[in-house]
Amino acid sequence: MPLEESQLPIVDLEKAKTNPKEVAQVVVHGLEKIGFLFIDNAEGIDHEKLLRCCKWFFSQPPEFKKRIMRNFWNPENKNIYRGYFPVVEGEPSRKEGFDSARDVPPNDPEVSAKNWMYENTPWPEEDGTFPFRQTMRDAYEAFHKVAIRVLQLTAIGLGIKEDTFDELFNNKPLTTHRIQHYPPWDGAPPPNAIIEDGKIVTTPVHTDSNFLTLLLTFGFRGLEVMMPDETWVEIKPRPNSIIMNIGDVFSRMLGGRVKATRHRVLDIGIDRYSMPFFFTPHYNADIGINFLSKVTGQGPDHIPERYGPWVVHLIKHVKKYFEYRVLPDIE
Ligand SMILES: O=C(O)CCC(=O)C(=O)O
Ligand SMILES: [Fe+2]
Repeated sequence: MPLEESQLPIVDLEKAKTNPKEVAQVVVHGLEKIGFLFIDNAEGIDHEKLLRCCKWFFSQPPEFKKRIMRNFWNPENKNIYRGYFPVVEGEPSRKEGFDSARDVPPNDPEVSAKNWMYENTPWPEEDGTFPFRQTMRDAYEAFHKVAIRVLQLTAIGLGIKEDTFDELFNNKPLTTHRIQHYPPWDGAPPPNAIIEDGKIVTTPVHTDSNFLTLLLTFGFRGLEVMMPDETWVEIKPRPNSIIMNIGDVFSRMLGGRVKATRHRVLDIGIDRYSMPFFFTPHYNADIGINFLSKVTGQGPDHIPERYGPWVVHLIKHVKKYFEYRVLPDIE
C-alpha cells in the first residue's frame, strides 16, 4: 500500500519470517524518514481483550485506585515509580494511568535497594471479573518479543549483526507497560491545552524519552504525528496493528539517524484509552553516543554511558516532569 493511503510504513512480522531482508529495509527506511511505523501480525497481542483490560481497571472506584496510587499523590503508599497516577486538574495532559513492569525478584544482588527504577509493580486487588495481572503480564512478554524482533530487523537493515541490540534488554529491562484513560474535559480546558486553530490537546507535543514505544490505540482517533515536512498528520486507526515510534535514547545513540518524532494527542470529546509499551534498556546498558562505531569499529568515537544515571538526570533536571522531578537520586 502506498504511504499516502496507509500514512505510515507497514512492517509485516509474518512476512519478516520469510523475507527478513526486505522487511528490514522497510523498518530502517521508516525509522530514518518518519520515526513512526505500523506493525502488523504481531503474535500474542489481543487488542479487544487489552481494551477490556483498560476498561476494567479504569472503571474501578476511587478507593481501589487510591490503594495503588503513587506516593506523590497518596503519601500513605510506598510506591514512587510504578502504580496508578490520577488526572491532575489544570494540566494540559489530561489522563489517568497505571504503570507496570516486569518485576525483579526481591534482594536481587544486581539491584541496589535504593534503585527505585526497579520498584515492583503494586498490582491491584482483583474482583474475579477480569484477570488483570495475568493479562498485563502476558501482554508485556508479547510486546517485549515484538520489540526485540523489530530491533533485529533494524540491525539487519543497518547491516550489523542481527542480535546487536538484544543485550541492552536482556538483563532486567526497565520497560514501563502503561494503560491510560483520557476522560473528556469536564468544563472548559485550561488555556495551556488550547493550541493552534483552537484545537484541544489531552497530551501536549512531546518526544518519548525511552528507547522505542509500541502503542495500541484501540481504534480511537486523536494521535497526531509531526511529518518530515513539519505538518501534523492525524494517524488513522489501523485495525489490529501496533503503532511504533522511536524515543530519545535510540535516536541519540545513532546520532539522530533514526528519528524521535514529535507527537501529541487531541481531545476527541469521548473517553479514550491507549496502551503504550515504553521499551527501555536495563539500568547498566551502554546507551552512549556513536553506538554504531562501537559495533563496526569505524566512525567517530563511541562514548560509553549507562542508561540509568543518564535518564534520571534527564527526567529530573532537563524534562522536569512534575511528578518525577521529586524522585530521589539513585547514585
Ligand atoms: O495515547 C496515545 O495515543 C499516545 C500517548 C503518548 O504519546 C504517550 O503516552 O507517550
Ligand atoms: Fe508519546
